[in-house]
Amino acid sequence: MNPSSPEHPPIGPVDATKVPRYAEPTTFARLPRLDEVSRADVTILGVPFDSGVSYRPGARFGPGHIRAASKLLRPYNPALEVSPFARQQVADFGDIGVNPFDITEALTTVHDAVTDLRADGSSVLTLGGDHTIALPILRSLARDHGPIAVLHFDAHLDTWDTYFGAPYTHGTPFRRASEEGLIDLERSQHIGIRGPLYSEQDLEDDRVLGFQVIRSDDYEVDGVASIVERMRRRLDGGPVYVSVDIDVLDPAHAPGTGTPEAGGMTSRELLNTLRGLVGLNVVGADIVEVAPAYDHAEITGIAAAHVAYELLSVLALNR
Ligand SMILES: N=C(N)NCCCC(=O)O
Ligand SMILES: [Zn+2]
Ligand SMILES: [Zn+2]
Repeated sequence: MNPSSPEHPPIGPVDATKVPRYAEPTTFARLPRLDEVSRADVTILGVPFDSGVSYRPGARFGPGHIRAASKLLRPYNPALEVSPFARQQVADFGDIGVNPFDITEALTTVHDAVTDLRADGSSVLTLGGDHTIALPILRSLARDHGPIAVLHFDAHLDTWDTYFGAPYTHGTPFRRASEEGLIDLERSQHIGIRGPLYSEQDLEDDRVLGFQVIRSDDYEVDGVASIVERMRRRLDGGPVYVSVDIDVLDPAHAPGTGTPEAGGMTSRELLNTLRGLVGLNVVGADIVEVAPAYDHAEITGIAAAHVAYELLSVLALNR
């Protein structure tokens, strides 16, 4: 059965006018589990891993928190004029079990899971987990696509070298990815960068590793439309991976995260920037660094759920 054929339309979310939203079981946006459909166009994958963090722990509980905060999402997205769950089959795989005591093994587990899920052509939207997990996902994608443009939303560069001599951490995934030849050095970009660095050299290193920087402050000066234009110019011409560290948002919009930095974007700016990806060749995405222990009133979980919803809408329109 092809779930997206006219005879078999995609299975959508549980109808909130018939079953209360707060009734279990919990999947992202109340969508079916992957084992309830024959195939998914987009698979949601939870990676409960936070052994790469340098400050507050807790992002291992991110996937469950984002799913719990996604129950109020509705089927139609008026901003993009699309029904993301009707134009494509989206299903939730659940979480994979990753070794919290062996980071190298954890990276292999994530790589293999993403590779398996993508084997039938499904796109994978990963819910983290800390930012370390972007590296094995990029390894998997680059095997099929070659060096790929990385669009990275974050307060932090995440192109640092090591922490305590450790190469695989949440502050280093994009340096490793660049060194391994996984990213397109002419088409990658950070958006939302701000806050203190270790030294001025961090920015120079980052440029050599292949990234262009759009700062959080640029939103104040240039506005969303002009940033979307710069983003599209940089990313055009090939596959794009979108990595959203929720700490790109101001702590007022996302308190539930491990390394918060003042002076960040609003959730409205982030959602509107993501909508600017329509028409670009987005081949995968993650949302990382949601740490529910520091969240209040599901603020961060809701923001992350809406980020996922906009990304799914973009994928639906690009289909
Ligand atoms: N990827 C995130 N969220 N943070 C990286 C911060 C690394 C540091 O402690 O300097
Ligand atoms: Zn960050
Ligand atoms: Zn990050």
